Amino acid sequence: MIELRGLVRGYPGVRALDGVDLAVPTGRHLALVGSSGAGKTTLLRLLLGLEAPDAGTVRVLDRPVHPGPARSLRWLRQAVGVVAQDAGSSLDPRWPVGRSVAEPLRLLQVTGDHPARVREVLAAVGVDPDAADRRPDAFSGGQRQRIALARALAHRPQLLVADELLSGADAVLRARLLELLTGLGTQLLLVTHDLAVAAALHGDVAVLAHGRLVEHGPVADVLADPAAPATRELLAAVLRLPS
Ligand SMILES: Nc1ncnc2c1ncn2[C@@H]1O[C@H](COP(=O)(O)OP(=O)(O)OP(=O)(O)O)[C@@H](O)[C@H]1O
Repeated sequence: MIELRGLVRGYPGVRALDGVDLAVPTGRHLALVGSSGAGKTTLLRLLLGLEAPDAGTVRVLDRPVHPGPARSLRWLRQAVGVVAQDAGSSLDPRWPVGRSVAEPLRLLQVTGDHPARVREVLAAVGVDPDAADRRPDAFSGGQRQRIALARALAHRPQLLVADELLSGADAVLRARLLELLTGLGTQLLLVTHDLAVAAALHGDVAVLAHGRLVEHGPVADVLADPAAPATRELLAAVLRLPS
């Protein structure tokens, strides 16, 4: 599904990514974990063709990804749904939420009954479809997150990429969202600093530290026997938290 080779991306004074190789097979969930500043969001930006690497290559579904005009990346937008960091506030406050959820269908020129699909996908994420004509401020923060999730899923992407979707949620909401996400039948790539989220995905985990991939493998194996100091630190952070 995804193949990253030798990815390097620097900003003034920092190497956000420092030679990352990562292959993600089709159908296998991936949690991309690392502490703040490890390079997770930078990796997503390269993966989505929002920025070019200084060196290395990005391939998705066996096609090279290069930043470019929207038209040249339409295939990638079709394949990958994205929930950005701080998803709830990314909804246009002036628009009824149903219009926001329908927007990717319009932009990607998806055929079919858009209003029906909006209702269907809102219901799938646990939001009342009859509320589609309300604006975002009529919803709670958790509901807005779900609406942003519905927007990312509306066009039925093969892969859903979400950056810290669960980090603002309390434990109960996080558990519900995780159940929802894993029940979608869509491959997931979740960025998180929480190894407990990674464990709940039952897929692979990739650990970034200082722009390098320091660990990658099935989450059960990594948690049972973490090799990298960065993984052990993240694991200790989970264990310190009250359950
Ligand atoms: N546009 C930018 N300009 C300058 N520096 C940047 C830029 N984007 C990221 N960086 C730097 O690159 C490094 C990696 O940042 P990145 O946002 O990828 O980390 P992250 O793992 O997603 O962190 P967080 O969990 O805090 O979101 C950090 O040192 C950050 O300050």
